Amino acid sequence: MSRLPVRSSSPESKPAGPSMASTSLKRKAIIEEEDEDNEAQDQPRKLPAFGLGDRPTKPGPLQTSRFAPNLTKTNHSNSSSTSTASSSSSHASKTLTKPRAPNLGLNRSASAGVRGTSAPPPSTVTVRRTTTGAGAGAGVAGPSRVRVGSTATRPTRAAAGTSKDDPRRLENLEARLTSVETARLADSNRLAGILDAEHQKVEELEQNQQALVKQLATAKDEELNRRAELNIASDEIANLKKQHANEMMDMEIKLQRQERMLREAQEDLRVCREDLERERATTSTLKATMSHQSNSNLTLTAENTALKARDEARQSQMDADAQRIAELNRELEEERKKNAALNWEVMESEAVRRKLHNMVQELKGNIRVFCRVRPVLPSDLPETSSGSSAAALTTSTSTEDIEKLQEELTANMTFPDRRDHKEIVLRSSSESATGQERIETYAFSFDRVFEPESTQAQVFEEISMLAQSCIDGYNVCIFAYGQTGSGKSFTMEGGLTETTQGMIPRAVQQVFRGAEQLKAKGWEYKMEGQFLEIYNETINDLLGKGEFDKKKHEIKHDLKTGSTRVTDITILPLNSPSQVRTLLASAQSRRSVAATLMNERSSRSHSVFTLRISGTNASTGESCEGCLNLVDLAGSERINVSFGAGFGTGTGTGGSGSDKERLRETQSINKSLSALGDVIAALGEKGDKGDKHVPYRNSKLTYLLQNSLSGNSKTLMVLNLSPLAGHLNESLTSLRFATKVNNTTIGTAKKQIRGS
Ligand SMILES: Nc1ncnc2c1ncn2[C@@H]1O[C@H](COP(=O)(O)OP(=O)(O)OP(=O)(O)O)[C@@H](O)[C@H]1O
Repeated sequence: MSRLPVRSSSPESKPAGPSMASTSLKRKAIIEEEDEDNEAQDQPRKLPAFGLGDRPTKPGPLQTSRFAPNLTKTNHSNSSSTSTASSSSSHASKTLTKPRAPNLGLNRSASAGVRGTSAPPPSTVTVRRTTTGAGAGAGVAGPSRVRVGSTATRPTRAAAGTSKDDPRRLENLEARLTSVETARLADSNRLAGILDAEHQKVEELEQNQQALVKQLATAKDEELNRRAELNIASDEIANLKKQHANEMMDMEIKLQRQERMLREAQEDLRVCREDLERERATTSTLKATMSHQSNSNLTLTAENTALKARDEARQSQMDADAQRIAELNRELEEERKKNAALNWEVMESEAVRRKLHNMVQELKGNIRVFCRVRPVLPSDLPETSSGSSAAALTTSTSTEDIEKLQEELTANMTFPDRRDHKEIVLRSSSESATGQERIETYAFSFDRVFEPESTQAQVFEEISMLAQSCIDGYNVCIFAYGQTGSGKSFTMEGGLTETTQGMIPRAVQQVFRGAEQLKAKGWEYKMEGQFLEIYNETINDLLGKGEFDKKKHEIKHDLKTGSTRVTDITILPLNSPSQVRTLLASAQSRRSVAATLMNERSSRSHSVFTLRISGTNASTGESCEGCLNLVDLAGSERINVSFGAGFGTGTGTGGSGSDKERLRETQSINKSLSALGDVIAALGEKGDKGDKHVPYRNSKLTYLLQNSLSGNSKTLMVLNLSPLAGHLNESLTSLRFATKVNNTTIGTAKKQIRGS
């Protein structure tokens, strides 16, 4: 910001010293006087009245008055005149710079009749002389003249009053007049001197005035210049003030900002101090830790050195390993190629395996029979005489006694074929008419005979091949045949534990396992299940929710695909083997509910579990459909009709007689089981001759299993036998029935496969 110096030319800012102030005041006074004098000069000049009327305007040289010395002298002689003269002298000396023409009142107009000074006008003097010469009468005659002055009127009255004093008075008057005249002359002289001095002064003053006018003009110019400079300076000052105000505002804002920053900085500082305190605390902790660490570091350094040595050794080992890995990778690649070739071979061999498997099955026969004898159960033991239960008997009786008792109860059954387990021999003793003991031996041979000690797993081992056939696209039918309580349900469904579970859950697991294994060969399988019962020739859905024996289900066969469907039956998709257990449990509970209405329903009806399998192979374009039927037949003891051509005549324990419902049950069971025998017999005959009619439609059971019993299928009958001697006859009947079935050939099974 530029700061210009303030001009000292300003009248306000100019330092006013006493000499300068007095000088300016004098100049001002002079200028005012000059102005007045100028005005006076412009006006008609007032000349001093000399009281002489016709006296010229400019007085001539005046005579020195006898009173003139008194004008310059101090007041020594006459106090009154001296004081007057000294006062006027001192006044004159003081006011010489401002001379003023004495107003004598003697101008032309004044001389006409007005007295301007103490000198009496000449006309008046003349009048007085006239009045004096003319006497009192003349004075009375001119009253106007008498009124001119008081001095004139008084003699008039005196004349009128005292005429003796008139000459003296006249003399006095003349003396007075003379003195007045003298005084007047002295005044005139004095005034003339003063006038001259004044004229000189006026001239000096005029010169001074001109000089002062010039100075004034110069001063005015200067003043104007200074005013202009002042204006510029004031503009600059205004601009500077404005700029200053802006700067001040900026500074204010900056100051506020800096204050804010300062506050923030102070806050930061406080936080930093706190941080610092914390850091100090941390540092001290760290220092302690560091000292500890340095100790550890020394230890670690030593360890590190050792580790480095070990690391180098390992590095060299790793290099060797890397070379080895590279070699192995090469080998692996070669193995992969070999593996791919082997996979191809496996696929080829899988096809061969299927072919061979089927051939084996064919060699074994498309209808095969297994015989399984259940063990003697505690429930088989007779009740004690006191009526206690068999369980009570077992707890109260010794093991030896129990074994002895069991032996007595058990029928004479032997299993001579210890290698292939294909034979069962029953012996019965009877008394002849002569009273001799007659022992009859009945030997039977089947595909496999399972002794009472056989486990579920051993039984399934033989069946699992059929489950595999089902995956390969064959229809498989496994049914359990035997009298009530012989162990059909145990064989098919089994218990709840892993070891006791029956053929149905095991077959499903097998199917899932096989399907999983075949995934690697490009096969994808879909599985679904249904579970129904045939009771009194009526189909009931064991997975449904409707009331038993109410809904009408019909059996439909598709001759093209060889598949069988039951209308309105529940079909559940099966995604895991565990689902089958749930499915069986729900069916069992449903049957139990029905059993409350009618006793022992399960033993009086056929239950059929069907597992449908459909598979596709995306790589080969093949697809196949298989069906696994697991049938738990009703108790066979009610068969009282002949089975086929010469099959055993059952003892017909089922003739429960009076009960109509029981009779109806018995008849329907007999009918269906007889129909099954007839179908199998017909199939056997058809195999020989090829044109035998197969009576599938004679029962719901045979009609349902038509596609699983025909030449395109693989059938397995599990003959369940009771071990009890009391059931020997029933067992023999069953064995004869099973033998007939076993001897039947129903043609060659066909794989239901569709190429793309
Ligand atoms: N192999 C076996 N091992 C142990 N217990 C068995 C065996 N077979 C059957 N049982 C038992 O024998 C009893 C009768 O078996 P199951 O109910 O299976 O006979 P069933 O022929 O199905 O009779 P039903 O025709 O009345 O249904 C059951 O308690 C069962 O647990």
